[in-house]
Amino acid sequence: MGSDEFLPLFETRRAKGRVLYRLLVVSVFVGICLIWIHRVSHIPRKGEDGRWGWIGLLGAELWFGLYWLLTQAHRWNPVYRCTFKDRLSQRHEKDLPKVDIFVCTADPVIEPPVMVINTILSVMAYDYPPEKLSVYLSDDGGSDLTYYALREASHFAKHWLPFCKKFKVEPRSPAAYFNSSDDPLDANQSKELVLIKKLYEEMESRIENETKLGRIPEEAHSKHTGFSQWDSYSSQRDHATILQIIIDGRDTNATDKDGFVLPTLVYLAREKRPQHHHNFKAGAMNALIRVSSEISNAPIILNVDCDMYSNNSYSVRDALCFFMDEEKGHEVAFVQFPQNFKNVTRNDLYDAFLRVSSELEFHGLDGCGGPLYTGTGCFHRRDILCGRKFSKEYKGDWRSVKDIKREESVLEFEEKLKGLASSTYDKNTQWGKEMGLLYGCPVEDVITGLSIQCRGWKSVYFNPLRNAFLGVAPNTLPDILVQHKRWSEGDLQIFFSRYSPAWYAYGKINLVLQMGYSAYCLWAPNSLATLYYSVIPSLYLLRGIPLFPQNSSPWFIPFAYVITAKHICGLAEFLWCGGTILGWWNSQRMWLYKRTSSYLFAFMDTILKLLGFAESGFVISAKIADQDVSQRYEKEIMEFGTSTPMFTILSTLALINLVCFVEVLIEALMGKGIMRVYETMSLQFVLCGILVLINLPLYQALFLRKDKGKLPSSIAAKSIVLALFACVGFTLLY
Ligand SMILES: O=c1ccn([C@@H]2O[C@H](COP(=O)(O)OP(=O)(O)O[C@H]3O[C@H](CO)[C@@H](O)[C@H](O)[C@H]3O)[C@@H](O)[C@H]2O)c(=O)[nH]1
Ligand SMILES: [Mn+2]
Repeated sequence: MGSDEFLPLFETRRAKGRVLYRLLVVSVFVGICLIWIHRVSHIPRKGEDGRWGWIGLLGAELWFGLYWLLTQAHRWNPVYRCTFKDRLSQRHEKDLPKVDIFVCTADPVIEPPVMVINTILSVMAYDYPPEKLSVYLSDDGGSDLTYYALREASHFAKHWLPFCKKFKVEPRSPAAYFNSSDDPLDANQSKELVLIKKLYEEMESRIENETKLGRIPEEAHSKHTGFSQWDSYSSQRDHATILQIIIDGRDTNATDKDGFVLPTLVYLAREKRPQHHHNFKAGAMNALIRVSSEISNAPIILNVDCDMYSNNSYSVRDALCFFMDEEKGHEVAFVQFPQNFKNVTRNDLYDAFLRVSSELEFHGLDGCGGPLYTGTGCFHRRDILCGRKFSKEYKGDWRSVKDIKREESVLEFEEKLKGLASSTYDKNTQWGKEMGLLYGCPVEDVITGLSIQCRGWKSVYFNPLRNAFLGVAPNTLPDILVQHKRWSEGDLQIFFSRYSPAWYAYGKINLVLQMGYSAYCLWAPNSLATLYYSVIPSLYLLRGIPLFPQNSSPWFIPFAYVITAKHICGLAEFLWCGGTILGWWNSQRMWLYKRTSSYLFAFMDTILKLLGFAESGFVISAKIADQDVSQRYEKEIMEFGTSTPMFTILSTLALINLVCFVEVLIEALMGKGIMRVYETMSLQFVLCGILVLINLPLYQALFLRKDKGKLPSSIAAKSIVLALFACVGFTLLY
């Protein structure tokens, strides 16, 4: 203690040198206004060619312009944070708060137990007093295989944790550590490494064998307790609560091989019954909040998905620097770390990294009230997550949290707690409404974070140099499109929900943050304007009707300027965030594909849901892939493979543009002359040409590829018919 008592535990810096950027934004906005003016003042008269096409473009451009404003507002003022962990330990090492870590898994096939336990081991091994850590696994798959793996992990932890501490290894997911080619080791460490690696591989092969067999051998039943809980189990969707305190923090015998205490480890599969809605991950998290409140009741909760291991053993301490800061800590409800991915290839074919979001946009949101809660890699205060409203007097009262007394045996205790995870526990209660994670939305995380911020709290975005968490991003096109459908659908539901960032949040959070939330929540409606823009101008091109100003007109300038400036700025941002040029090009393709498929379906489903015709689900993202799929992924070849209506739309659009482009090119070369097309319709022609260029991988997948990742021939047939129908129909009927 002493003189540094009042030094802050974290620091916030505003980004410098934004002048150029701001000038650019203002100039682009002027350009957009000029485009609007031109559109409104030049609408073709009744009976003139192109009237409806023109009016539609006016609508699309109005939307794009306004939406662009939403996306720019928070970019104005990004902030960057840094923490002082040494001050934290000087001042608080003795009274560090307890931390509960919640890991969610939902299906032993999609989310292999070996992956799950690597995540578990990585968080058990945090650089933090183990008696203060408790790790909970929620298994919505209710799988004895996952349970078996967790049991195995608890034994392996006795060797792994001391190894990590002794050699300060990073990362602390064993699989990731053994795969990383880190610095050369000293003799002692390499000797121990060989031993621990062998232990790990033996465990891994036991678990994988069991997984392959699909059942637990008799021998394991006798070795580990708890399997009897599966005796009454009938299916993933129909079983009683299964709860096991695998490592009990109070048990003085529960130590690692060097005699040090281990973190508490708990397995929970909440009760599932087909007649009750289980509310997906939100339901799982709330069951964990309740159960953990009786076991460890830590004031801080970390939530990680099972596909995202801790890559930085200091993250708990980083997060605490925000919560425990004497001056500003009491305002902070949650600390969100970026979602980074370890399986993304160099040019990020599917733009899965969401680079610009995590390196720029979230810093911007942090500058005006705090980032969204994105479901994983996020530290919460328990009482705020459970509904506490903001008050200036609030102080994090972790030091007063008393140990829970427990008289009964572990077995009796577990029995007592099971009721907290029953499938009817939260019916007609405030759970899912005011308490815990909110129900009824496929992006439970974003809506929960928003509701917390609307209660007056702030959040913090912390993006450390060494990534805090590394996860698995979907690695096929259908997977990523389905994931984005879930996200955009959930986000749009938020927009129309009682927590809408547009009206409910008004006056409760910063206006810029309101705009930022709205930009995310309005992903889905973008589909309409994008669809229009990517089809109609091309079809009009086919008919020779211009919809944009001629080159010689002064109105040409704002169009050319806005398009160029916006894209150059986008490219610069992308590169600045660590991407490559090809990566940017790929992200442009994904921009188009997501908008014309995922967002379109999300939009339609949201409307159906609002009208009461549909229920939204939660399709769990794939975490593993066949070998040849993975090989193509490594080579950055687009993976289509399956037949989905999304692909019919994508390839129809691509073919319409191809037909229009080729047709106009032929006409220009043979008939009218290139100069005429150039003079009257250059923008339209360039637009169509870029659409063709960006779709090159799709044409390949339609016509040239032979591998399993190509577009199925049924899709090819359907889309050829549809595209011809559209082109011929438009030329004849217009
Ligand atoms: O009924 C369910 C469904 C899912 N999960 C878990 O939820 C997590 C996220 O599921 P995943 O399929 O990996 O979806 P992602 O799109 O990768 O997840 C992002 O988006 C979700 C909201 O749509 C958030 O919940 C996640 O935290 C966020 O990482 C996983 O750990 C699942 O095990 C459950 O526990 N129960
Ligand atoms: Mn995931």
